[in-house]
Amino acid sequence: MRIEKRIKDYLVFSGDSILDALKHINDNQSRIVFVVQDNGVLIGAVSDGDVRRWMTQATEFDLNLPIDHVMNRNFIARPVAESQNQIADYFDHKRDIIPLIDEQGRFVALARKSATGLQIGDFLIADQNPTFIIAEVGNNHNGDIGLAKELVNLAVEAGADCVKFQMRDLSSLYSNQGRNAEVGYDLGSQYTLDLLNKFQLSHDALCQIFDYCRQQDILPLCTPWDMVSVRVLEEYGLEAFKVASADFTNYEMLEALAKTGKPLICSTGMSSEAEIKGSVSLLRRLGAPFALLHCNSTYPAPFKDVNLNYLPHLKQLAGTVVGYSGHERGFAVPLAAVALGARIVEKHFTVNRGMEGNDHKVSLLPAEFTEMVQQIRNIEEAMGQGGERALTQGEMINRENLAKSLVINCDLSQGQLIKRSMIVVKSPGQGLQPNRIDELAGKVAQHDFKAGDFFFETDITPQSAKKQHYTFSRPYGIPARYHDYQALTEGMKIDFIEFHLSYHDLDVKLSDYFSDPLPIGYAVHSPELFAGDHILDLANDDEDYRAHSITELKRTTAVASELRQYFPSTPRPVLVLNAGGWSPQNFLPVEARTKLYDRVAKALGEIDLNSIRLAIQTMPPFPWHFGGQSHHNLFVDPDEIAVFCEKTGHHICLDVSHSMMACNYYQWDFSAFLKKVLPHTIHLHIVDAKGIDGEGVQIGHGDVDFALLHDQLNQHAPGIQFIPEIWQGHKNKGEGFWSALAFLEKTGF
Ligand SMILES: C=C(OP(=O)(O)O)C(=O)O
Repeated sequence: MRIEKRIKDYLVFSGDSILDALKHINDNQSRIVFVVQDNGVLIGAVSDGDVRRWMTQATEFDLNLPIDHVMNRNFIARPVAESQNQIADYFDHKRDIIPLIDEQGRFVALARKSATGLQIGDFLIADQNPTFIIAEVGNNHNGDIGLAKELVNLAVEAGADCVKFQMRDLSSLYSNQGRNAEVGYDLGSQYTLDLLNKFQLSHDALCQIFDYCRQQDILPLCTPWDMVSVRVLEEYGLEAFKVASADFTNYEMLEALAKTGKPLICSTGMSSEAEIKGSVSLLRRLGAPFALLHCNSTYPAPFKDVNLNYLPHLKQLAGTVVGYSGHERGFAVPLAAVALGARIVEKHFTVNRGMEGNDHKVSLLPAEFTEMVQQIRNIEEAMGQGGERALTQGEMINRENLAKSLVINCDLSQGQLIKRSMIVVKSPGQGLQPNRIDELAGKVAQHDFKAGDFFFETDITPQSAKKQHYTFSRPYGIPARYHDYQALTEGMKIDFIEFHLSYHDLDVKLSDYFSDPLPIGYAVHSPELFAGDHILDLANDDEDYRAHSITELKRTTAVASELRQYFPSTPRPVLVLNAGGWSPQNFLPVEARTKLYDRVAKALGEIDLNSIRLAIQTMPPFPWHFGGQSHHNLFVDPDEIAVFCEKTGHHICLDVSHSMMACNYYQWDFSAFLKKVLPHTIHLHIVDAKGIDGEGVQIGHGDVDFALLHDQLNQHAPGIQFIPEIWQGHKNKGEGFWSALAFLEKTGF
C-alpha cells in the first residue's frame, strides 16, 4: 500500500461541474475523484462508473451541472491516523484507492493498493516500474576477489540495480564429484568443468563480495547451482534467488527455493513450452513469488534464435512480471526486450572480453553497460502511457511554427460573409487548423480583416472568456507584442504591459508603434533567440559566444530604456532575462555550475544596467530550444539562485511554471522553493505547469497549488508585480489572459 499526500488531481469541490470532475478523472487516470466542501470536508466520491450510470439515466444531460448530482455519498474513507494494516482491510478487487481524512473530516491523503509485482529489497519489479537491471558477473571474476570487487564498483558506476554471481559446490553438482578432465565427459562438459575448477571463488569469498556490494549500496544476488549452495546462500540471507535456465526443470531445487519464501527470478533457456508450463504450475502450487526471464542459452546467441516475440506470450503464460536474460552480442536486443515489456534485464559484465572463459565473450564492457542502462531509461520514458494521441508541449509549440493555418486572401469588413473562396491554407500554424475550413466558411466576420490575417477560434465560436476589470493586491500586467498591445489593453485598467521582444523587434522604429506617452507602466522580456541561431548564453564555454550574447543584451537594454519615453511612469523598467546555462545533450555535473554562475555575473558586470531593473528568470529543467528538448543547469535550483543573488545583488523573475516543473523533476518541496527564491524576486510570471515539461496547461489545471502560492507571495513578496504568462494567451483576443486573470482574482491574488 502507498500513502499519497498529493491529492490535487483527486479533488473537486462541491458545485464544480461534472465536466471538471471528468477532466480530473482523465488526468489522474485512476477512475475516481473525491468531492469536498469549501472547508475541505470530504462529502462524496465520483467514479467514472457513477458518471456512466448518470449518463444512461439522466433526464437532463448537461455536463455543466454540479458534480453533486452524480456524486456518491455512500463511500468509504478512513482516518489518516489509522495504521496501514487497518486501512488495507478496506481494499477489495474493485476498491484500490481509499481517501484518508483528518479529525475534522477533511480529505488530506489517499491510500493506494500496491501494484502487483516482485518485491526484491527496495525494488518493486512491476509493469509500471523501471526495469530492474542485473550486471551478471557470474564467474567473470576468474577467481580473483580483487577483480570481483572492481566489477562491483564498475556495475555501480554503470547504473546497474544489482550485481549477480554464481555459486557452485562442484563436488555435489557434478556426477564425478567435480573432478577435472573426466574422460567419460564430452568435450563441452570437460571444458566447463576445467574452467569452474580454475576460477571458482570459495563460498566465503563470495559472501565477502556480497557484503562488499551492500557497502557499495548495490543489491547482490546469486544463482545457486546445487542444493549445498541454496543452503549457503539462504544462511547468508540474500533478498532473492536467481534460478539458472539449467535448473528451471529441476523441481527439487525449485521446491527448496520456494520453501525459503524468497522471490525467484527464473530463466527459461533450454526449456520447451511444456516444461515452462510445468515449472510455472509448480511454482504457483508452491505459492512462490517469481518472475520469468526469456533466454536463449547459447554464447553468443545468434540473433535469429533469440525469438524476442516470445516475450509477450511468456508473460501471458507466466501471469507475472517477465524479463530477459541475454547472451547475444551487444545490447540492442535487451533494449527491444524492454520495449516489449521486459522489466528485468540481465546481461553479462566483464572488464575484458578476451579473458579466458565463455561468458566473457558475450559480456558487455563497463562503457557499454552504462550506455545500455542509459538507453533503457530513455526507452522507458519514450514508451509513455499509450492511450489516445495527445499533443505534447513541444509539439504544441512546433505546431505554431511548422503547421499550416487558415488565412484570408482579401480584405473583408466586419459583418460580411466569409466565403470559402476567401480562405487559403498558409504557414505558419498560428491560426485555425486547415481541417476547420468547413466550419469557418459561411460565418459572418466579427471584425475587419486584412488580406493575410489568420483566422482564429473566435471567428467560429464566441470568445469564452472576455476582458473585465480585475482587482489584485499587487500591480499586474499582461504580456504583449508591439503590434497587439493596443488591442489587448484597450478599455482596461492594468498597471503595466510586459513587452515580449523578438530579435526583429530590436530593429524596429518605436515611433511606428507608439506616439503619445501612455499612462501605464511597462516591463520588457528580452529575446532568447537572436539572428544566426544564437540563443543568449552568458555562461557559454566559448568566449566569443559569450561576447556575442553580451552585445545582444546591450542592444536589448538600450531598447528597453528607449521605450521609457512612451511610458514615463516607469523610470526603470524590469528587464526579464533568460541568462543562459543550458546544455543540449545532458545536464552538466553540479560541480561545473559555480564556474558558469561566475561567468554570468562577470558578463552582467560588463553591461550598464542602470537604466533597467534586471530580473533573471527562474528556469525549468527541460527548456524547449529550436523545437526540441534541452537541459538547463542554471537558475533552476533555489539554493543556487539565492546564493547567486546574495553574492551579486541581482534579482529574479520567478516563473512559477518553470519552477514548478523544476520541483516536480527534482522532487523539491514547492513551498520551500518559494521561501528561498521569493526574497530575491522583483517580478512574477504566474502560470501553471504539469509534470516536468508541461508549460502549456491552462491555469488551475496543472500542479501548482495556487492557494499555497498566494500565501507564500503575501508572506515573502508582497506588492511584487506579476503577469499571467499564459502560453498563446493573446489568441482569440486575449482569451487565455482573461480566463487566467479571472481565476487568479477568484483565488484572492
Ligand atoms: C546461467 C544463469 O542464468 P541464465 O540461464 O539466465 O543465463 C545464471 O543465473 O547463473
